[in-house]
Amino acid sequence: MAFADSCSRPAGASKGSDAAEGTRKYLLGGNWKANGTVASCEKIIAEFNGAGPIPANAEAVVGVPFIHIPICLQSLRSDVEIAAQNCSLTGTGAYTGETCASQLKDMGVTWVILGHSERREGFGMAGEDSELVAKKTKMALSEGLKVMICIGEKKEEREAGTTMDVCAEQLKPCAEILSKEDWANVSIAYEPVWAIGTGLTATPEMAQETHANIRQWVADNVGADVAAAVRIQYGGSMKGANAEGLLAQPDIDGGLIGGASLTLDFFNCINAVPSP
Ligand SMILES: O=C[C@H](O)COP(=O)(O)O
Repeated sequence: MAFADSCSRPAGASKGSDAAEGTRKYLLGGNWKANGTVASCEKIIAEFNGAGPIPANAEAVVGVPFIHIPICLQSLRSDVEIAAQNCSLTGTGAYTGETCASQLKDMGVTWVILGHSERREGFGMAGEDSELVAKKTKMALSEGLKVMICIGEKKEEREAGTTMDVCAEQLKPCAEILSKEDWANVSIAYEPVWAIGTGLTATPEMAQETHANIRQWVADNVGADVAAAVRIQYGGSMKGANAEGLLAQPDIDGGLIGGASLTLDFFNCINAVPSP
């Protein structure tokens, strides 16, 4: 039996972060990207605050722009954690324009999203490579932040059959520099680039296959214990209407949700986690 088969849980089973119990708690992350005004933040915060409870077998976190972190920390319900969408590789000091992990931690931020495909691409500037993402991950973890590491293939890479090669290349520098203790505070967000913001979602079966392969890769290259415990979120046009099918898959431990997290539909995704 492949490792991923042996540590996957039956659809609908409870997940938690306690690998010894064979459970992983669902992690539903939102990513607001560079969207929002103070007024729109206040509106969505009020909507989230009025939404129902978060299921006991799920955790929720929203990645908000740096400038909106204070209002979210002040006003957003306390059971939704706050993530930054990036942090610098530097500590504090003469690094104009950077925001470092220790400053985020000091402010009350608990998570950071690193290696998002948009940052890897660079939007017209030099993009971030996997070595930089790994170094930033190590820095963030050392400052006490938890990290969602984003990986995923482009359309042409999937068509060429190299999806897992790409994911492995992106994870390799992390496997080289993170300790097993570090991995306890890491979640892998598998986001096929062709599905981000396009309305094209990987089918549950397609996503499950890649998630299982990623878990197997972690087992082979980091350790079976880490592979059993690490959460692997799916990202790419996830929304309330398709979340249930994705989250029912044995190796899909949550989502990283872009557009839908800017609306109350984020809570439809949260509420789509299978019952314990
Ligand atoms: O980080 C989130 C992903 O980029 C997914 O974005 P999306 O849900 O708008 O496709």
